[in-house]
Amino acid sequence: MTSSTKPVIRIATRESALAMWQAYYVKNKLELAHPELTVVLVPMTTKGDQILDTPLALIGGKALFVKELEVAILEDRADIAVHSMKDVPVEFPEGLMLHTICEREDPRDAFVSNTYQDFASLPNGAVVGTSSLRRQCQIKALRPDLVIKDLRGNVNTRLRKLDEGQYDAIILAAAGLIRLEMPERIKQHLDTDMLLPANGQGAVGIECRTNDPLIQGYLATLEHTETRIRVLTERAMNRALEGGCQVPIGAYATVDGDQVTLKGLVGSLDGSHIITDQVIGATSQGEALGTQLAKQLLAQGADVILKEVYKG
Ligand SMILES: NCc1[nH]cc(CCC(=O)O)c1CC(=O)O
Repeated sequence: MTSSTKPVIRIATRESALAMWQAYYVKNKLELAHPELTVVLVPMTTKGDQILDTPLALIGGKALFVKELEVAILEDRADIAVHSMKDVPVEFPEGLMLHTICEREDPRDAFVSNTYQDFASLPNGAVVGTSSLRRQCQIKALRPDLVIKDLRGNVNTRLRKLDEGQYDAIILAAAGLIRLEMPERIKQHLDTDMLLPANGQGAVGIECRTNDPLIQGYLATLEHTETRIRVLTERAMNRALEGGCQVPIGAYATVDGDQVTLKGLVGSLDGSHIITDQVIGATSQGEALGTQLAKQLLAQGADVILKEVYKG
């Protein structure tokens, strides 16, 4: 927060269309709730945006998309950062915290193709684009005949690569396509029981300085309690699995009254071994449930699968 007469909040954001959309979403909500506020965007390019030709797992993973934003906040060039919760690492640097979790958009994955109406119509040997190990292992388990081909870049880049004919279909988060006003690109929403989403998928989170009560007071209006319970429950499972950057792990929680149901999945990259399980408990115990489900998955062989993945 700068010391002018009119309070200003600066949002550090990546320059991708989706990141900018999410930053504007937070700006608009803040300005609507607090008319005295001015909210400005501080766009920046991260390492993750620059290195597009190497699989994420080899260059340090998701942290590359948030580090520059965090440094900007710590150096007081910005006050908050808006993230896709899916991309937020489990640990935060000293002095920063995840303060706010906003209402979740559609958490499902989407089937996108210019040729095929749905996943089931894909012919033998069709080429499916994704760089997500989570999507890869589940697709291979459903259809071992399909060929998974790496697909990096932001949402628009991925769509362009599909349109150029490099893939028969690609899988993207529905939330990104909906936010970027391209819902018509979604040929089929993949049910969460068919393709378990990533922890936090579809939710936006806001990071700020730990010792910044003024900013935190403004942010409170964007908080969505049910989304927080769901996302923190999912993240607790990933944390307990030590699911670092790029992992074949799905985690998806739903809330019904004061009960939360968490489904978890760990799979080998070729889809030959998929371990799934679920836990149900009180919403007040979400993070403990996440830890418990991780233990159950590890006991059923997830430990062997993950060791293999990290080795490779
Ligand atoms: N990994 C990149 C990323 N981070 C967040 C989204 C989509 C929006 C969201 O999940 O909130 C995407 C694109 C995708 O997975 O298709």
